[in-house]
This record gives sequence, C-alpha cells and structure tokens, in this order.
Amino acid sequence: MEKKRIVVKIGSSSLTNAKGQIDHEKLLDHVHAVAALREAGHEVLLVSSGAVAAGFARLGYPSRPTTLKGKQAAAAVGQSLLVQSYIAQFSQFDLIPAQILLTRNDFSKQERYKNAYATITELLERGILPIINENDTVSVEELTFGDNDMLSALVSGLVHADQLIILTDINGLYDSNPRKNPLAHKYDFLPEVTDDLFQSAEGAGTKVGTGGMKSKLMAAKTAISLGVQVFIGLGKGSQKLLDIIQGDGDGTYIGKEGLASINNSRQWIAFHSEVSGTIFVDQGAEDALLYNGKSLLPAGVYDVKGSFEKCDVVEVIGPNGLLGKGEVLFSSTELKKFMGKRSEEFSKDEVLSSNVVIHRNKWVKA
Ligand SMILES: Nc1ncnc2c1ncn2[C@@H]1O[C@H](COP(=O)(O)OP(=O)(O)O)[C@@H](O)[C@H]1O
Ligand SMILES: N[C@@H](CCC(=O)OP(=O)(O)O)C(=O)O
Repeated sequence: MEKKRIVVKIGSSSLTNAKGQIDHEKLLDHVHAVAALREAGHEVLLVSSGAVAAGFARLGYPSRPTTLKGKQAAAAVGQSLLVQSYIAQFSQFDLIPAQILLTRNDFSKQERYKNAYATITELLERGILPIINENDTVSVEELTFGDNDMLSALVSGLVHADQLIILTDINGLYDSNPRKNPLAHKYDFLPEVTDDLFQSAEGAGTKVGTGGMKSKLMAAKTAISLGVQVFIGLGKGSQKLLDIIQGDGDGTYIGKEGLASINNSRQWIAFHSEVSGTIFVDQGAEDALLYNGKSLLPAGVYDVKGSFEKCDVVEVIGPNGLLGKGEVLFSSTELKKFMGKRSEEFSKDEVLSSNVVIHRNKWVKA
C-alpha cells in the first residue's frame, strides 16, 4: 500500500466525559488505531483537543468554564494530563509522542511558520508522533484559531497531508442536526463544501465540544482549498483509521481525488499573512494576474495606499474589485516612484534588483 501522510483530529467529546475527566477507554481506542496506521507504514500527526475538558474538574469547576482565564487555567492542567496519558499508552507500541502547542502568531509570522514546518518534518522523518494542540494557556482570545478543527486543517495544509480525518461523536455531516431531527439524512460524499451546506450545520453537540459541525465544515473547506481531502465521522477499534483511509469509514468523505497541493509560500500568503498595504491596478494588469498567469509589473499599477516594505504582503485591487494578495518586491516609496512606467522607461540610475512588483509564484487569487 502507498505510504500516506495523515492528520487525525480528535475532538474533546471523543476523549473526555462530561464530568471533566479523560475517558481512558476512548483514548486507548484512538491510540490502538493510530498505532495500526503507523504499523501499516503511514505517517501520522495527531491534533488532539481535550485540554480544557480534561482539566476543569481538577480546578474545581463543575462544568467547562466559560471565562478566558478559566479555560486557560483548565487547559494548563488538562494538557499535561492528556499528554501523560498519550505517552503512557503509545509506549506499548514503541511510539514516541512529541507535544507541539501552537498559537496564531506561529502561523502569521513567516519565520515561525517556516520553523514549525521544519520542526514537524524533522519529527516525522525520525518516526516521532507529533501531538498538536493550540497553546490555550497563552493564546489571546482574538488570536486563536477559533477551534482545533481549523487548526487541524491548517496543519494538514502545512505538512501537505494526503488526508485529514476529523474524528467526532457523530458519524458525519447530516442535512440537519440529527440530534434534533430524527429524519436527517447523512451525506456519504461531498465533492466540495458549498455555502448552502452551512445552513444545515449547527453548533456543538455536547458540553465539552466547542465548534460543532459548522466549524468542521469551515475546516473542511479550508483543507480542500489547500489540496487535502477530508473525512468527518467516527469509528471504533484498532482498524477504524485504516478503514477510513481505504474508503470504508463511517462518516462523510469530502473532496475529490487528485486535489492540487498548494506550496507553503502561497499557503502562508493566503491564510496567515497580515496585509500591509493596497495596490491599485488597471485592466491589463488584472488580465495578466487573473487569466494569463503573469507577474505584476509597475506599468499596470496606478495607485498605492499604505506604507510597506519589500517582501511585505499587499492586496491588489483591479477595476472590478479585490483580485488577491501577494508578496511585493518594491517598498511603497519605490512603487510610487515607478508605478505606471514600463521597464524600458527606467533610467540607468533607477535599475532595481527586480522590475517585478509581485511575482506570479508569490501571488494568490481572492
Ligand atoms: N448537520 C449536522 N450534522 C451532524 N452533526 C451536527 C450537525 N449540526 C450540528 N451537529 C452537531 O455537531 C456535533 C459535533 O461537534 P462537536 O460537539 O464540536 O464535537 P467535537 O468535540 O468532536 O469537536 C454533533 O454531536 C452534533 O450534535
Ligand atoms: N484547545 C482546546 C480545543 C478546543 C476545541 O476545539 O475542542 P473541540 O471542538 O472538541 O475540538 C482544548 O484542548 O481544550
């Protein structure tokens, strides 16, 4: 069988009980299934939720806390308990877990993003099992990934995974919430995530889950745009993940075969970068960028807003609105001087390291 790289996301509801304790039977079931995937030769990364859910009871909370400091304190306690359990259980399969806690900032700063990629790749090459969670204890509310569904989608793009498996407490996406509507119909396969699907998806099903099916759909949409196929559902026993990758899982498969993988520079520009300014371009430049796969040259630029440096990310506006984002090779001061000019109009003392404003490899359409 062809070796695959699989990201497995496990939700709080699939690891803990409502009393704020790790459910060791559930955890062990996942451990057996991950070990079987590894045994079959596949690479695995776990994105494990459950820190808050596993920690709150020990802090004396009767249920999952709602305040930021309550959640952060619970996560600090629960994360250690979770990883302790994983280390103990994986050791019987000679698998060594590595804890990776990420914040939004680790993705939005390009250097940190590249570093996260390098470290995870090194761990995988050495046969280690990365166990990833959000660094809840230090994340500021506005900077979080939203939830671990989105984190798992971004991680699956980062590592160019073959598949993202989102394990939850329900066997897939239904056309309405099956906990409320017994006649709800399950989707076995969805070629893509269309906007109308969001109407059928509601919030979390239990007191420990956070995002519900809505956030899983958002995550699936993101993963697919990054070239990663998705499965949302459940299973039991050591064969469950092998069954899922072979197409026999109990859930919803999303995305067609052969999705194009997106290189990390483009992923970073599209999903993580902060925009430092705006460039306005004419119709010729719009056609070059959108339809002809060309780089943006100064001749097509007629206005510049904001103050940016070379290698910052800017958004580009054409006559018909937002076109996309890209890494700029001119500072805003330089671009104001050269906009509207053709390369041959640059005088000798104006020779720059590049006459390209945004290279096509560092450009993503809106
Ligand atoms: N259309 C839908 N199809 C399936 N489940 C849905 C739908 N809308 C809402 N849900 C709810 O989403 C829940 C799973 O999300 P969540 O509780 O956040 O789990 P997790 O902890 O695994 O992230 C299900 O238990 C279900 O109640
Ligand atoms: N980082 C949080 C995850 C919160 C979250 O997204 O939970 P879930 O919806 O159960 O995947 C934790 O470990 O508690």
